[in-house]
Amino acid sequence: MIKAGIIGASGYAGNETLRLLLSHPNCEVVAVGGRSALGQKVSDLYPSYYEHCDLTFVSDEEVIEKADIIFAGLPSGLSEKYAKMCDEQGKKFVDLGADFRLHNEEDYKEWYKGEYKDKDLHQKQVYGLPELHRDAIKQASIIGNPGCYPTSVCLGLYPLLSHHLNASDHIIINSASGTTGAGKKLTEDTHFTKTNESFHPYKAGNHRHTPEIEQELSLMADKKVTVTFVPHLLPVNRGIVSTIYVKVDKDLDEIYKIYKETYQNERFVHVLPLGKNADLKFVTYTNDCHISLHMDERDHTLIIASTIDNMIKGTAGQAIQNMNLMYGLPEETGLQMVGPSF
Ligand SMILES: NC(=O)C1=CN([C@@H]2O[C@H](COP(=O)(O)OP(=O)(O)OC[C@H]3O[C@@H](n4cnc5c(N)ncnc54)[C@H](OP(=O)(O)O)[C@@H]3O)[C@@H](O)[C@H]2O)C=CC1
Ligand SMILES: CC(=O)N[C@@H](CCC(=O)OP(=O)(O)O)C(=O)O
Repeated sequence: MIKAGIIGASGYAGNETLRLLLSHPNCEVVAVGGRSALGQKVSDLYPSYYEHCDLTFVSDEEVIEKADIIFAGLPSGLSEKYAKMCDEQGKKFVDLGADFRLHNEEDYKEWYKGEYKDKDLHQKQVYGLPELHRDAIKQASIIGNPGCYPTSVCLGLYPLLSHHLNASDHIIINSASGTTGAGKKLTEDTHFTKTNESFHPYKAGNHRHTPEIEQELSLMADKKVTVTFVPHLLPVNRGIVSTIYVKVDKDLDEIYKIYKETYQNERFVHVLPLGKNADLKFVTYTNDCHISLHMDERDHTLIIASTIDNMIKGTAGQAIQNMNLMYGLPEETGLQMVGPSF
């Protein structure tokens, strides 16, 4: 049995990791931390755990002491010290936040206003998108679990860019996320009356996921790729749809074939038949990514729709997929959920 611990389990991302791990056949959650909930039972904070889990929130240090692998669901800028403690004690660390995602510290400084205090530690980080970096993840001790928007965008573009089928190196992306993406704290934007029956862009052109998306797209294309990235807040609890627009020279049928071939052995990425639309409803509560492809024939613009559950493939499920790889387990262990049918 893998002994897992979760720091930040009083928050959405950490807690979703706990919820999923309770059904994992090869893993036991031995300790959870949560700043504002110390001493409380998990079921006191979240009633869904009554008679399922009787863990009590303990200190972050105790979580690390008890576990072999530690997931951290903390705001950006807080994870480095925990990763260092884990590294010193020979434990594995999966950061659900953004502190180990960017390979270029200058990007981190610019977009997160922080710095990499321990540069050697960051040499060990691996970007935890299994479909792109599976072999490196298997060997890793520190994982930067990808952001939710970048997961949907990178999976949507990987077959195209890795086969150099894009006719332009600048790509336009509209994404929309459910409100759990903003975490559990109440903000004016996520207040029910403000969000409900509304839909609007935010941080248009300056969202902090921009450098992460450009890092990964440039790696897969093997040249610099830039994006115009516009996130939107969608009045649903969970789910992301990214709609991506790229100029191409090839026909839709040819591109579709390459997408199907690229993902034929992937358990979680599903390229829908041509004519279907990716719809977030059918990936909610799953680790799946659905991709649909469309073409504006008039100017050869390929339109890619890529949808995931931000809390699962966009966070907790992907983190568990990474854990499975790190421990040599079948990648889908504990993650074989099927989405709703209504
Ligand atoms: N929500 C999502 O869909 C996704 C989230 N993520 C990332 O996961 C991380 C957590 O996000 P999310 O769960 O949504 O956020 P939440 O606000 O829901 O949870 C944040 C957690 O961090 C704890 N925390 C906050 N500040 C501190 C502090 N100064 N010291 C110690 N603990 C602290 C909170 O404890 P308490 O509440 O008890 O004070 C809580 O457990 C972030 O980095 C986020 O970007 C990544 C992908 C998707
Ligand atoms: C709807 C919403 O607010 N979404 C969040 C997604 C951030 C997130 O979870 O990303 P990190 O893991 O990189 O912090 C946002 O736009 O900031």
